Amino acid sequence: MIGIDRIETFLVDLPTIRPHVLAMTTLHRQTLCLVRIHYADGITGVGEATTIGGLAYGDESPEGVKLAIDTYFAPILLAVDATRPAAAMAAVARHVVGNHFAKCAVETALIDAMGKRAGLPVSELLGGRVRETVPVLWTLASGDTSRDIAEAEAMLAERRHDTFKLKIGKRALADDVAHVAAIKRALGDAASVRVDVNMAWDEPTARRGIAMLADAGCDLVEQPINRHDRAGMARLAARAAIPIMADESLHGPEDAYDFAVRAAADVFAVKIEQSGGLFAAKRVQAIADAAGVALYGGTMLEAGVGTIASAHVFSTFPKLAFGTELFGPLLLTEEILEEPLDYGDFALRVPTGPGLGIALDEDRLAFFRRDAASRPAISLPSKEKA
Ligand SMILES: O=C(O)C[C@H]1C=CC(=O)O1
Ligand SMILES: [Mn+2]
Repeated sequence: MIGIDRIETFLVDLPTIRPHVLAMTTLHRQTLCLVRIHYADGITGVGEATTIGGLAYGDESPEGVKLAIDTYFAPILLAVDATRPAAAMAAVARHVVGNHFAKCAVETALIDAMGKRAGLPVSELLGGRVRETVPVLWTLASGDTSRDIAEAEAMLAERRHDTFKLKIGKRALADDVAHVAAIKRALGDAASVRVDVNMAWDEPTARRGIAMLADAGCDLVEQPINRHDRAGMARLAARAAIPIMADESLHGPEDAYDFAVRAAADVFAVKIEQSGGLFAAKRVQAIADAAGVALYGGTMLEAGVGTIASAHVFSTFPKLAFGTELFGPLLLTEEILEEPLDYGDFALRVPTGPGLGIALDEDRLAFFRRDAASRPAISLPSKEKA
């Protein structure tokens, strides 16, 4: 058995290229909790847990993930055969009830290490990829209609994105619908326009809003109402002329099963962190496929590590009707990978190297980690993006 020498967790704060306005919070930066598992054979696996707006979006924060891993996960992992991700995560699950984001970060690191040791990409350890790239949309969330249109036109011209998700729910319904309609009118058939309400509406508002959005040419409505209101989601999905997607409601296979039984969504946003890991995300996919629910690859706006772990998972989905939103690294001013992820032609390429197929930029991490004792004297140039 190859033992673990050391488990390292640290927080990294990275600015966003512009404010990212969601119904529940406005992001100006992202905080990642990175996990590195250093094995005795010299192999290191890496994983990421990133949340949106600290605790504004879900039940875990990056600081909480770090504490959970340092205090509770690490002693368990040090006592098991951590070259076997499924067995190691089963041991963790016996002692840790929830903490899906922390579990995802740790499982990612275990599988990355396994892939590096076996010489296989993570996608192959999950059964094998069915595509080399995954489609990637962009979220227009500057809070300003004309700025959003200019942003979308630039993305289309660059052939970076041709599908746009608009964050709504903060303003009055009529204003939100006018915003969506103006963007759809400006972009026309060249682009698919969708919305994410992030739970901001009650059911009557959602009923009216979805009908108005369908008339405005919107293709999909994501999580219109509270994540706990499954009966409401089922009623909305039954009436809507356009597909309804569940996001915040889905915290793993059990939720996916219940949603499928209730016909409470037409589409599932699969997120590796919310699901509780890469294998849990695969189980959500299997339930969706069996139930005839369409799939979409979601993000918690992770940086390069979590984004590429998600891409490996989504590359194994035989059906991915609504593409993905794996644009997280493009929303950040700073790159933390030695080689940036390969975006182009409206898609993200899934690496072919062992494990996740990425390498961290140590200088940049040393600079941006929250606990850096003294930051390097040189100021690193910011990468220009978007
Ligand atoms: O989907 C969410 O709710 C969260 C996130 C994903 C993309 C984005 O812009 O925000
Ligand atoms: Mn969402």
